[in-house]
Amino acid sequence: MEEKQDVLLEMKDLSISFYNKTGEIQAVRGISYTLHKGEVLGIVGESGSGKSVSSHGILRLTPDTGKVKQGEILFHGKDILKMSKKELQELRGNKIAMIFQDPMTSLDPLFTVEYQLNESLKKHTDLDGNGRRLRMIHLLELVGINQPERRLKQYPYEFSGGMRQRVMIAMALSCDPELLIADEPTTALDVTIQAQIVELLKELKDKLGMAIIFITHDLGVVSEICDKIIVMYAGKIVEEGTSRQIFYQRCHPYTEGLLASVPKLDSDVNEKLKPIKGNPPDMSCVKPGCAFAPRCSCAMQICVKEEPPQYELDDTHVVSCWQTIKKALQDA
Ligand SMILES: Nc1ncnc2c1ncn2[C@@H]1O[C@H](COP(=O)(O)OP(=O)(O)OP(=O)(O)O)[C@@H](O)[C@H]1O
Repeated sequence: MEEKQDVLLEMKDLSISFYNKTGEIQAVRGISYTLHKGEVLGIVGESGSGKSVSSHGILRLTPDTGKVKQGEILFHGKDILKMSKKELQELRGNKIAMIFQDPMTSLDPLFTVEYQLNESLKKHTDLDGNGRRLRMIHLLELVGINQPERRLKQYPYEFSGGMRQRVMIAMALSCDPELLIADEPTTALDVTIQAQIVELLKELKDKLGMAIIFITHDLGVVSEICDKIIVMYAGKIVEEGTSRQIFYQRCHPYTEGLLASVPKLDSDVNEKLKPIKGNPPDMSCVKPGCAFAPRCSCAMQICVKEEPPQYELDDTHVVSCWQTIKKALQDA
């Protein structure tokens, strides 16, 4: 049974749009999910599916051209979208931290790692100078950076891409967050380093017990670390399930397509990857029906006419696809 007190974050029917001269871009269209304490949630989908916009919404980082049209984002039951500036400040960096694809967007090239970590600790903790120094050393050790005392004196450019991402993670952990949002944290890195960063996040999750939202376009990357996975397409959740369900019992043709388009760890090097044919829809003129229908090899007449509902295959597995619903009803 799900304990209410174990729920950390609840996204309820969130919709976010952008507005420009030509009209409305419906980036996020009514998404809902629940994240429990210490849980790792993967959000996957092609570029433009709304992964970042929905997740940045958690920290109210929607750009000025965007607007939250509807929905709630409850953190410990309190709606982030209604929080005061002060409450929001307390939340950002103290309870929820975020890391990005390119660590240089968050690290200042002009200052040493020590300076930047120290500033972050001054802001988020009551530690004195000595306490902060010990904490900085501990944080670098925690993220697997050797010789932390020497490394603290260095500038970001003196670190490799993977090491910079580790520094970013250390910075994000400086305030002991309950939730870490990792937006494509491994995309800019080569495959071996990617695996090391995922492994590090997994270790940190086990050691520190924080929840993680891991955003990626690569389903292969999240297989190891996620408890559950949300697959997004055209601003909606098209399939949600445990990691096992998404990898071994996936139902949505889009999830199938995503998996076929990424290399698997155990696949033959000669095995051909199959990219999904066609392009994601233009979100400034959303058509009726299932947004994936024009690219779907299983599309039926109803798919282009009516939007499929969220169908619960079981407690943890939900899919939004007419073909799957038809099959499930036939099997019932
Ligand atoms: N500042 C913005 N102004 C206008 N449209 C935007 C803006 N930011 C995002 N969008 C649009 O919102 C939609 C969702 O974008 P989002 O960045 O969330 O996708 P994503 O799945 O995270 O893709 P990526 O992996 O490329 O970041 C896209 O259609 C995108 O063009």
